[in-house]
Amino acid sequence: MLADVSVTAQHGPADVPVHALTLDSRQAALGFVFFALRGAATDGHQFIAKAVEQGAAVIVCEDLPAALNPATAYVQVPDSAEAMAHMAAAFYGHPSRSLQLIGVTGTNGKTTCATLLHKLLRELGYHTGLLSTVQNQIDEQVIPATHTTPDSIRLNELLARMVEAGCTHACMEVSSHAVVQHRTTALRFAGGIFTNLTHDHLDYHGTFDNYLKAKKGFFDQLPKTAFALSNADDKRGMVMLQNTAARRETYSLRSAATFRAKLIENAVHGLHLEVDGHDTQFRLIGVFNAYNLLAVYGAAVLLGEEPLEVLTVLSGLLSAPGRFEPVVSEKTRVTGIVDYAHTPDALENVLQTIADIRQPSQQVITVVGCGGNRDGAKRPIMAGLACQGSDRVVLTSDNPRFEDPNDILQQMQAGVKVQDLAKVLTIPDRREAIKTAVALAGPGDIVLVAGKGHETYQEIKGVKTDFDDKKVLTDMFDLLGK
Ligand SMILES: CC(=O)N[C@H]1[C@@H](OP(=O)(O)OP(=O)(O)OC[C@H]2O[C@@H](n3ccc(=O)[nH]c3=O)[C@H](O)[C@@H]2O)O[C@H](CO)[C@@H](O)[C@@H]1O[C@H](C)C(=O)N[C@@H](C)C(=O)N[C@H](CCC(=O)O)C(=O)O
Ligand SMILES: Nc1ncnc2c1ncn2[C@@H]1O[C@H](COP(=O)(O)OP(=O)(O)OP(=O)(O)O)[C@@H](O)[C@H]1O
Ligand SMILES: N[C@H](CCC[C@H](N)C(=O)O)C(=O)O
Ligand SMILES: [Mg+2]
Repeated sequence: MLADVSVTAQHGPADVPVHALTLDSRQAALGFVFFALRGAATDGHQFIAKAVEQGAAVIVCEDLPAALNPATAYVQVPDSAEAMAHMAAAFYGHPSRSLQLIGVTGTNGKTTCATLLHKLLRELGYHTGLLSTVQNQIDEQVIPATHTTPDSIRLNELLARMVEAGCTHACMEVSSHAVVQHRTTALRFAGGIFTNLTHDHLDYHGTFDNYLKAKKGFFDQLPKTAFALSNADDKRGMVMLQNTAARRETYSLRSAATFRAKLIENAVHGLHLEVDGHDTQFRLIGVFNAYNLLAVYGAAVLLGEEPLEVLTVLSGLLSAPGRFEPVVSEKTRVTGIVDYAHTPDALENVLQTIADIRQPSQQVITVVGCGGNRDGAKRPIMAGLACQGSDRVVLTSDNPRFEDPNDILQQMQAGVKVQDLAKVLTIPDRREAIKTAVALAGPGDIVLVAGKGHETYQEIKGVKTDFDDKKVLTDMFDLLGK
């Protein structure tokens, strides 16, 4: 298991049998390997004695404890997270090497691309796995997801289950947190897709440059057998390809690229594109989805699939749950749109899409909030963008977590221009906010509920209570007779 791991020192018994791995001392038991990781909130090294007491057979750590237990093996390494990634891959038999594993990175569009590629490969007849923000899947079997990219132990375990189930392919999202925390180190990817890079997670990465480096780190680690497929129309698209050993490929709606598409129409019933010369009608809406579709098409072709067959299947696919999902009222035909836009760029794109497809008579009413204990810098920007693209705006809460919702809302309000003040309401209770937006909507109007998408909870002070934007919208249509 220690192959590929750079080891500083080893103490205690060698070749101890182990039957499970954990990064949490609370899970440690007889025969476990416990990895002591330095986290954002605490340091796993503090819990080594606890893990030993509970029977852990091996401790992997960066600093050895002062007193060593003679029956326990200690492996000292320069980076516990990196060692954990290599050991987890080895423990589960390197499942990524038995799969065509495709990773999607970028600020927005990861879930959409990974989910579309999963659906496409399924329809082409392959047993395929999916690891995404919304859910993990082995073919059609759903396994709930807690992270966009799980930690390396869980990740390799899930990939091993996919191999066991006969999967030949797997599609996964690679978050910037995952790259920095070595969650995907030691996986063998067959391909990587880059969607775009805009403002997000600056609370975690500190600077935009560090955020870029994290995303690029994924491409830098791709092997030369893989393809690196990048968005040539994104400002950072070419930088992503600079230091990769993988085959460099691009997609574009605007310039020369390996895969090209021309936007013919972006309408309420879907996108009409010319892809590599083939006229195709898709069910997804919005220019940003033209990029997602083109990226998925390119990846499938690079995997060896037949272009026309790929386009035929893609043309019939619907988007991922909570991504530009319509909820239409029966009586007055108010169109609710539930979308996971929780970054400035995503919100701007979604509002632009609505602007592209709306009739002049339709008002746009946007309900939006920003997450607590997450990047605060995006709060005023998102409120400003909501005002710019909507006739009315209701600012509200989106998972305040451990922050005071009123503080978050005040920071959002700071982004509202004086001339827009009259169109903005602030209602901290999200249900009340959606109710008010629906009440404001006249026949045929559009109510965009942004930020939570597929989420089915509202997280307040560590407690998650049921909350589903789609369900609340439907309930409000019923309640208000819309
Ligand atoms: C900021 C962040 O990424 N946090 C992740 C990180 O936790 P952490 O660094 O805070 O851990 P910590 O609490 O400081 O603890 C350090 C270590 O001590 C251990 N510990 C702690 C207590 C104890 O009693 N015993 C013990 O052993 C912990 O298990 C941990 O290994 O490592 C944990 C284990 O892998 C993750 O579950 C955790 O994700 C938290 C829940 C989280 O919210 N992460 C988000 C920000 C995240 O990862 N998001 C990305 C991107 C989202 C997107 O798509 O935009 C994602 O991939 O999901
Ligand atoms: N290619 C794209 N470019 C810009 N915005 C997009 C793109 N694709 C989707 N979006 C917008 O971003 C939102 C999130 O999309 P998606 O869930 O696919 O992204 P993600 O990268 O997986 O996000 P997360 O980091 O939260 O996992 C969508 O609801 C939509 O508003
Ligand atoms: N994966 C992202 C999703 C944010 C979604 C939004 N609803 C929020 O809670 O901020 C995160 O954890 O930062
Ligand atoms: Mg995602």
